[in-house]
Amino acid sequence: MAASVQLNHVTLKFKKFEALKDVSLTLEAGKIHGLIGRNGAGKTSLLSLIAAFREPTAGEVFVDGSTVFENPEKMEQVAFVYDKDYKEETEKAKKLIALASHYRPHFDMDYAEQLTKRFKLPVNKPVNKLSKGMQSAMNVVIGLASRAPLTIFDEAYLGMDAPAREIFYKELLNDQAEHPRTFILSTHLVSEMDYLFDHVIIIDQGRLLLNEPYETVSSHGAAITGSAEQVDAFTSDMKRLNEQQLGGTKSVMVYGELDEQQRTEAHSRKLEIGPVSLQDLFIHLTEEEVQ
Ligand SMILES: Nc1ncnc2c1ncn2[C@@H]1O[C@H](COP(=O)(O)OP(=O)(O)OP(=O)(O)O)[C@@H](O)[C@H]1O
Repeated sequence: MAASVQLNHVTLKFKKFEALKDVSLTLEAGKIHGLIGRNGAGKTSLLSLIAAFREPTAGEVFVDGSTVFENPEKMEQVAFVYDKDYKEETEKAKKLIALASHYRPHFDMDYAEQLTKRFKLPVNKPVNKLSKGMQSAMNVVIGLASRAPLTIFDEAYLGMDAPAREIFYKELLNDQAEHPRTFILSTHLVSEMDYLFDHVIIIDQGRLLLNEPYETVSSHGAAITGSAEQVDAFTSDMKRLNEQQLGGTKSVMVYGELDEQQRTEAHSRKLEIGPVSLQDLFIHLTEEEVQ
């Protein structure tokens, strides 16, 4: 079971400050959406509206066509995993996982147990005595095992080491293949997580900047690789996003789509054309103008 999401002209204000500005967006059911944006861009604000933790100041948020805010039936279809403060939480991890299962109609306890083993989660320890990465792993266990039609992970990896994050990503993909649902993953680990995304959403200063399938993101630019001299000559008039050089070989990321003529020229210069990385594109699209 997977849920669609629709936002119509959504604005969120904190007093006079507009954290989200007229955001309209549709998320297709059954896809993994990557949500990226600079610090303070409005990612958590957006996710808290979709998860019905807040009400928009203006506009509407629908999950599978119904308003989520103060709609308990819809809310149990949405799992929102975020960086919770567990300082006061003296219950054992096992207890918290069991509690979550009561509120989640699709919760799979066998799967939760498998996951706790995969993460080597000490389930008999009080949650406030778990390390930060362990607390995050527990949140991920609850989020994945809930099998909620809409599952939101807001920087769920905080504190998790690289092997634990790898388990998280693999489990997410495996479980998505067997039990498709709609995921939203907000992250700052763009280059580490981009392979998970079917769809990419970039927000910047409360506004929607990009919203498209992952495959088309790469068409916004190109990676040009070849001899340093040829690469420099070919890209001299282009908007360069990033460059790397190893010996005489250079790779430059450029912004903008290459036309047929440019492709022919690249070929004659013996240059390879590859896709631009989401990370480079993101940095370019959200960089501030130098005054
Ligand atoms: N409760 C609040 N009261 C006032 N301002 C808030 C509140 N929550 C968020 N904001 C402001 O809204 C803006 C967006 O914050 P938000 O937490 O959504 O950003 P984010 O993209 O999740 O950032 P980060 O990547 O740093 O976690 C920020 O300027 C933040 O200071």
